[in-house]
Amino acid sequence: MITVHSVNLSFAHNGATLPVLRDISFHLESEDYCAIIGPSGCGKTSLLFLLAGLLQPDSGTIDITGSPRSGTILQNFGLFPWKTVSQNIALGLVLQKRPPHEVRRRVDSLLEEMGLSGFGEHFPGQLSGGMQQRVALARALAIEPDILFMDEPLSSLDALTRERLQNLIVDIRQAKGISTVLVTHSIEEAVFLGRTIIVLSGRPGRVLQIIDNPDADTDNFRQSDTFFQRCIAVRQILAGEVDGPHA
Ligand SMILES: Nc1ncnc2c1ncn2[C@@H]1O[C@H](COP(=O)(O)OP(=O)(O)OP(=O)(O)O)[C@@H](O)[C@H]1O
Repeated sequence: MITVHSVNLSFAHNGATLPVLRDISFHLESEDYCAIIGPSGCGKTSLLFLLAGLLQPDSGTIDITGSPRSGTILQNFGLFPWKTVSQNIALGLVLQKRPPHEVRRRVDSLLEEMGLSGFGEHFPGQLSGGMQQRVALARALAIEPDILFMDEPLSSLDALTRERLQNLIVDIRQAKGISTVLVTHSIEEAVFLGRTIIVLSGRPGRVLQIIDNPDADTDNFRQSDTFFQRCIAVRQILAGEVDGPHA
C-alpha cells in the first residue's frame, strides 16, 4: 500500500529553482496496477523515482506499508552492454550474495520464462529491442519483487512487439501477484496496463485526475468498447478538455 500526501519536488538548475511536481497526493492498494501519464517533462520519471525511494521530496510524505522488495526498469532498458544476458539477469541476485547454484537456477528459469533460452551467453547489443526489454524484465523479476517500477519500458519498440510485451507484463503480474507502477507516454498503454491511471498536468506536474480502470487485465479488454472509451477520456483530460477534481 502506497500513500503519497502533498508531495512537492523541485530541482536546482543554473542557480534557479525548477518546480517539477506540485501537491501530489494519491493512494495505491497493494497489488494495484498504476499507470502514470502526462506530457513530456511533467515529472513522471521524478515521481517514479520518489516512489522507488531514489529521490526525496522537498515536502510532503510517501508512506509505503511493510518493506516491499522492489524491482526497477529504467528508460532504455538500463542493461550493462559488457555483461552477457545471463550476467545481466543475475545482477540483483549476485548483489544479494545468493549462492551460485541458486543464481544459475533462477537465471535459467527466467531465460526460459522470457523466451530467451539459448541467448544467455549473448551480449545485449546482439539482441533485438524486444529481447533486450525481456532481459530487463527478467533482471527486475530475478529478485522476486513485490512491486515493480517501470519507466517507459516499452517506448522504443514496434507496435506488435510492444503489445506482446504488454501481454507478458499482464501474465507475469497475475501469476506472481506483483504490484506495478508504470510511467508511459502512451494513452493506450496506460489504459491497458493501469487499473489506477494517474493523469498529470504539464510541469510542474499536478494530478489532473485519478481514473479507476477496473477492467485492466480482463480478457479481451483491448478489443472492448470500454477500452476505447477510457482512451478517449484520458485523451480529453490530457488535452485540457475536461477539468479533473484537482485541476
Ligand atoms: N536531476 C535533475 N536535475 C535538474 N533537473 C532535472 C533533473 N531530473 C529531471 N529534471 C528536470 O525535471 C523535469 C521533469 O523531468 P522528468 O524526467 O521527471 O519528466 P518526465 O515527465 O519523465 O519527462 P519525459 O516524459 O520527457 O521522460 C524536466 O524539466 C527535467 O529537465
